[in-house]
Amino acid sequence: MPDSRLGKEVIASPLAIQGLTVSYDHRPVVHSVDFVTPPGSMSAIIGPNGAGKSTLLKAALGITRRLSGEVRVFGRPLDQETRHLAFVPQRSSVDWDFPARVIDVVGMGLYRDLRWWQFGSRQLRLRAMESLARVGMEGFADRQIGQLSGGQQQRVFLARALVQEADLTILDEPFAGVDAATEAAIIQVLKSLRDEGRTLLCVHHDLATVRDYFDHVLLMNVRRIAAGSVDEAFSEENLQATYGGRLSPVQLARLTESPNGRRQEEERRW
Ligand SMILES: Nc1ncnc2c1ncn2[C@@H]1O[C@H](COP(=O)(O)OP(=O)(O)OP(=O)(O)O)[C@@H](O)[C@H]1O
Repeated sequence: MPDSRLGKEVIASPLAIQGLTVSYDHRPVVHSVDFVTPPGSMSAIIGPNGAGKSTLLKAALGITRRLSGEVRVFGRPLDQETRHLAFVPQRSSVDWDFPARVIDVVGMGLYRDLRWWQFGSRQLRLRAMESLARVGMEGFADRQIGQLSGGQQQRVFLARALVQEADLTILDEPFAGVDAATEAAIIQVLKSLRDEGRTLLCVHHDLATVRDYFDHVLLMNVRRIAAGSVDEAFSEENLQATYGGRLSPVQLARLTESPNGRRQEEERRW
């Protein structure tokens, strides 16, 4: 049962992070960060290199130890709610030389829900194949994972998350090192999950696509700078504060102008 003392926003939220602090070698790399993802939203965590984005995710998922703070998944402590949660790690953090076939990696997404006698069953293979088809990788099912390109590896990891049918999927830089076609394919799958009412949270680096891809955003640099809807929080002022004044006025204006403003400007030039 969710704790009745919690606020309504925290209970309803797929992921509610409160006062999260993580230290490495006595140095806080994430300091007292609050963030609440609205249900059915697609949120980005943005900030410069070393801002603590991956650490925040790993601490929220219990992979890295937190010094203080609270994490609730659908209003419950993390260890009680992992069935609703899927995680796609950074591709570079995975040992791709590990001898495993694509179909096995995708099937691993289901192991938590299965009894031992169901491992290797036809039904499991069917579900894994459906997820692979959704990311255009059904032709690679029996390939060793070490023999895939970077973009193909990323799609396989997304298929592994899809097979779990999680209500909350957390992805650490899903577009890192993939080509434009793969990025378009991945974003299409993520948006279709959001349209089904599921919640997605991504660490994201490309500021130019934040407005197109996401509806909510957390801007952080060790501390939380701002969070909220992209329209409100993704502002020149907040970006300047997050990136320490390293973005030029032209970059800032381009990034933060609304699509309507851009259209009007293009029409004016014509
Ligand atoms: N295991 C670790 N031990 C010590 N320091 C670490 C460890 N992992 C990360 N750090 C440090 O913590 C800080 C935050 O790292 P983190 O990877 O969370 O940042 P990030 O915002 O995800 O960066 P990037 O955009 O470069 O991926 C960095 O200064 C990093 O050097």
